Amino acid sequence: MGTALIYDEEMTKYKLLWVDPACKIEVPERLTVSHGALVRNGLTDRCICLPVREAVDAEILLVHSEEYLEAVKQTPHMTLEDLKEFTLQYGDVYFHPNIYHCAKLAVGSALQLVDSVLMGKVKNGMALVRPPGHHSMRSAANGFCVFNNVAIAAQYAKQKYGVKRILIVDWDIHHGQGVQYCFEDDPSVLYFSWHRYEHQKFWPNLKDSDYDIVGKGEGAGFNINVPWNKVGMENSDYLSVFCHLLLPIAYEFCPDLVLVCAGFDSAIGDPEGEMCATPDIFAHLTYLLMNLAEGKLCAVLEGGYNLTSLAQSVCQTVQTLLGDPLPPLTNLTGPCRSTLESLQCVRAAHRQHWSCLRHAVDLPTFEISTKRIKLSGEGNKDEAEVGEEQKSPEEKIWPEPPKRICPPVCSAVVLPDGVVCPDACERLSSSEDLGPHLLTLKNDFLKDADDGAVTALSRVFSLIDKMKNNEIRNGLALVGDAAMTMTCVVQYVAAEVDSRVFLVCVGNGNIPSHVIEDGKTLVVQIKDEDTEEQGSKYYVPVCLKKGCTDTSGFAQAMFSLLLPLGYQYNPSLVLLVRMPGSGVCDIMWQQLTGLLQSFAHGHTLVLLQEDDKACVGPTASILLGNPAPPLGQLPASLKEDAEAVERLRSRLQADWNLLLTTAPENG
Ligand SMILES: COCC(O)(O)CCCCCNCCCN
Ligand SMILES: [Zn+2]
Repeated sequence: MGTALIYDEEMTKYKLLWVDPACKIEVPERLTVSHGALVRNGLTDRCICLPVREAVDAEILLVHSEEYLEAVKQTPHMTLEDLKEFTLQYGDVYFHPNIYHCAKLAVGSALQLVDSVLMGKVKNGMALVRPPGHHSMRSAANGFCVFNNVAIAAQYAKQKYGVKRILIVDWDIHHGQGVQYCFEDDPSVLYFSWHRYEHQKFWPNLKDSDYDIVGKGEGAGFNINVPWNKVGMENSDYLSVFCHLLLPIAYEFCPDLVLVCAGFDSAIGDPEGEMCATPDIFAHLTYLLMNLAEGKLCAVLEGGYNLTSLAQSVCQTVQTLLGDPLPPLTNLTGPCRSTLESLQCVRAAHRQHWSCLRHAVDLPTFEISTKRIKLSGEGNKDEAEVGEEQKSPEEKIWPEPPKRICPPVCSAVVLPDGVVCPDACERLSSSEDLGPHLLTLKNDFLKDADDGAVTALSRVFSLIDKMKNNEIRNGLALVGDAAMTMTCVVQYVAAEVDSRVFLVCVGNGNIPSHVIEDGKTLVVQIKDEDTEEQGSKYYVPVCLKKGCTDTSGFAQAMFSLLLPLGYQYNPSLVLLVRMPGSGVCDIMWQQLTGLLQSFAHGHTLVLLQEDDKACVGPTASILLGNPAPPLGQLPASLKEDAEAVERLRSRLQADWNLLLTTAPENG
């Protein structure tokens, strides 16, 4: 199934007709440059372009009042003076004779998108619309918005398709108060928004936007506000919030549909946001949400006023929806103090509502005050380092996001004879001769191994070579001895100059110490045997009481440990090993396989033990880009497991500060 793109140039045919400094940034060019960039990058040709339609009254009335709709209906016939007069009753918004028509098209676009996804015609999609929507309220236009496109889409999905749970992620830099008010007492819609706040000094200056506004009545816990109290936030800050707050709660909520208020004024260069996150961050934010709701994701454009970063961010988002490999995020320096304060406050405010946060006692950080950790933007983000003048948003420069090339082959497999090759996978033939390196390895590691094992290993090595040359994206091997193969692979890759292997080992089994010492391999092992070893900076043993069968404990380790570590380590290869008898359930295994493709351009090598051959199909499905099935609503993890993960996090965060969730005491 493909990716839908919904756009019509009719929505460019309204603009500000008088002088209003607050509204002059909302221009038709926002749509034309976004769509133009998609065309130029060949992305529109790869999408399924769906026609727009006008929303009908009944759809608009899902969120708005009749009197408001009637009032807006009068605007096409108004004179310029009447339009100005009409506009005065609302805040930071303007009207135009054609804006009512465009507002109906914007809502209709969002509904077209929801229809095509929920009817299974496409797997996901994006609607490029204006006017945007997330500020408009039941009876008021606000913040360039006339009708609340995404809020109407959510009500529409519930009413027409009986969708039970909807997650709305609002990564626009402004708080979508219109969405919050619409669903604040509705537990079937989880609304997440981060937004520039600066302790209520930033527009729309609402107390309702702060972290302690969590929803009302039945809806308590289903509204998450993350205030940015400083400008200049970077990729690390955004990823920290996803890993330590949004993803754990989103997986616990287990939505049937994900809607994104995709505003790109949270990107670098934007005059409204004044943040420093680069456009490629949206490739990752999109991807991290695509493993929810079996990939049913509808992104609807909100804000974004720097035409360069807006166009780049839109392309990054659509490319990920299309399934292209993700660009590695470099130099993640960890969250700043202000982010940690906000994160700590939001987690505390939601602890009583979400079991994933219950035991996450943000341990006192005295353990790490001994070792000074450089918090990027220590103090506050907008205090320039001595001598470094602050560039205004427009003058900001950033690198063009790297090209994201799809290798000719997506998934290659090495399987013993007699094991069927999954559809769409490419089987590696045994034409590979024994390379010179193998002969030495044969002596070192495989002296007593049979020829079958040596041949299998030679093919596994050629999988690695092909990934290195970007001939294939990922690989899977079913081998006689997963642990031994793992050791040989680490050894083989370590010979490369700038290689970094992220080894994720699921299940018990001994990791040879030489694998861990050189820093060229970061090992995370999730297991049940408590071998009491402390681990080290590059070896993270996660011991779960019930082992890998405990989905909640496993999920918590995935988000609060694996993801942050993987991002900060930025590996060149991900090696995922399923040890025999791990007990991990297939869906959790598939979710893990999916999430790990966030790293290393998706170059993941999966090793399975021969008697796990039933996992070949489910694993290959994920490697081929299919979404993992949902885990179901997650119960609380065992208290002692949650605390074990917290202790690990707390011990490791001095070395890996993407693991931080609290602001250290003034050390
Ligand atoms: C859903 O619309 C997208 C949006 O959130 O970006 C709208 C922002 C309105 C910002 C209003 N204040 C502008 C002050 C000018 N310096
Ligand atoms: Zn915005």
